[in-house]
Parts: sequence; C-alpha cells; structure tokens
Amino acid sequence: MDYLELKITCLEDFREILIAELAEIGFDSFLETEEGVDAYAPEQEFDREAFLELIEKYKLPAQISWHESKMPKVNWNEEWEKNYDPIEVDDLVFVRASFHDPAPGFQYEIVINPKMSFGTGHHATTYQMLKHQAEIDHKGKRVLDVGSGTGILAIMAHLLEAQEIEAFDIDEWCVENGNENFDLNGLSTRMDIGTIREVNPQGKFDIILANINKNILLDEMEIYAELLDSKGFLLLSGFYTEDIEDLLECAAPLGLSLYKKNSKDNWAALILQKD
Ligand SMILES: C[S@@+](CC[C@H](N)C(=O)[O-])C[C@H]1O[C@@H](n2cnc3c(N)ncnc32)[C@H](O)[C@@H]1O
Repeated sequence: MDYLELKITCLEDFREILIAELAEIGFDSFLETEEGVDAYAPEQEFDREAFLELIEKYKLPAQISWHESKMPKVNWNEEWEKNYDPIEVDDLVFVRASFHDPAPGFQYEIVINPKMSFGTGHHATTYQMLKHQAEIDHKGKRVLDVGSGTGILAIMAHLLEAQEIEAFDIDEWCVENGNENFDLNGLSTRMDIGTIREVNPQGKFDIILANINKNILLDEMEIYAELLDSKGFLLLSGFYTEDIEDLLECAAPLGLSLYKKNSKDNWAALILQKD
C-alpha cells in the first residue's frame, strides 16, 4: 500500500492542533521534526478536499507550507526512538519506551513502544484520560477500551487492577502494536480489530474508555450507554472544550450524567455516570 507523506513546516504552537486535525482526515502517523510535522496517510484514505479545507480554515499557507510525496509504508521504530521522550502524567504515571530507563517514584509505569499508533500520553486527550482513570476505582471491574491505539488506557486499567479488559481499534497496525505493548506490560488481553458495531462486545461493563473524536463519540454514545452497567462510568476525550455541551446533550437522554469534566490545551475530557 502506498502512503502519502506530507512534510509540513509550521510554528511549534500549532503542531498539536494540526496533528489532531490531520488525524481526523485520514492521517494515521506523525513525526514531529525540527521544522514542523511529517504526516502520513494511506493514499486511498487521503481526503484531499478535507485537507484543502483545513488549510483554508487556518488561513494557510500563511502559517505552514507542505511538500507531498509518495512512499511505501515502513517501520517507524527507529524514527520513534529518536523522537519519543518519556512523559510524566503529574507524579502519577510515567510513560516510557522499552529503550528508556525506568524512573523510580511514580505510582504507575507504562511501557509503550508506539511505532505508528496514537497514544503515548503526550497528547492532552490521552493525558487527561489517564488522570481520570486514576480517579475511578477499577479494582475487579470489567473495562472496555474503544479505539485503543497503543493500548495505553487498557494498560492503565490493568495497572489499576481491572479484572477483565476488552480493547479494540479499527487500525490493523494499532492492533499489532497494541498487542506488543500489552505483552510488555503483562496484559494477557488481545486487542481486537473493528468498530464497536463490528466487534459487538457482549454483557455489561463497569467502565468504558473512548478517546476518539466528537463525531464518532456522538454516533456511538447510545451503544456505550447500553453496554454500561448501572452506576458505571464512561470516560471520554478527543473533542474540544467548546464541544462539551453537544456531548452532554447527547448523553443526558441516555441516562448518562456529568460526573467530572476537565480541559487541557483546549482538549476536553469527561467522566459520565450511568443512572
Ligand atoms: C485519539 S486515538 C486514542 C488512542 C488511545 N486510546 C489514547 O487514548 O491515547 C483514537 C484511536 O481510535 C481509533 N479509531 C478511530 N475510529 C474508530 C472507531 N470507529 N472504532 C474504533 N477505533 C477507532 C484510531 O485508529 C485511533 O487509534
């Protein structure tokens, strides 16, 4: 499969937003560089019109320029090793790759070799999901991780002593990478592939984790509500602070009420509780 590579030059402050926006339109891997971001999309999934709209939305190319080329998909491990620094989520969680030294003093340590998947804790959404998870009692609980990426949230659930964890993602590389990360962190669960409708999880869950994007969360909210046990928690992220109201409006008639909300760098995260 051919990949489209965009080498984007842009201001440092703009990179995180840009990566999130590109992820919405078919890009599935990113490398931050000295100049900006290298972004990669499977050629057939690249939505050129949406990309041009994005450029227009941010009044680009005033802020960025880009160079487009085609390339085969490769293993990004070496590049990641150059670019990935460990991350601390407050004093609580230390996320590192297996080639980094462990850091003593943290309650939880997660080993993520990210390759091409999203989810190291660097992004504000993952960061807030990890923090919210630590505030919810996972011990002995049944947890569903929707859009698992690197598997980081499922691994956190394991560290928080969840009893049973199901995780899935639509991206086959995430599944491959996620299962490697599960092995690295002693989690025997296998990541499944597909959407929630395709995977069709059975039974009730105490906790559902979903850090995806606004449209998918709105579309799947009813399914999350059906799968949640009474008093169960739904942890959401992947949308902007200004979208919180839309999410809450969709959740309320399904018996999901606000338990906690948080924002970081204009990225929002919610904890909802089922009646
Ligand atoms: C923002 S990343 C989150 C990864 C990780 N859970 C985290 O919190 O860092 C979203 C993930 O959801 C996956 N995804 C997108 N749409 C999905 C869908 N409809 N069902 C399941 N996974 C989906 C993407 O492939 C991506 O890995």
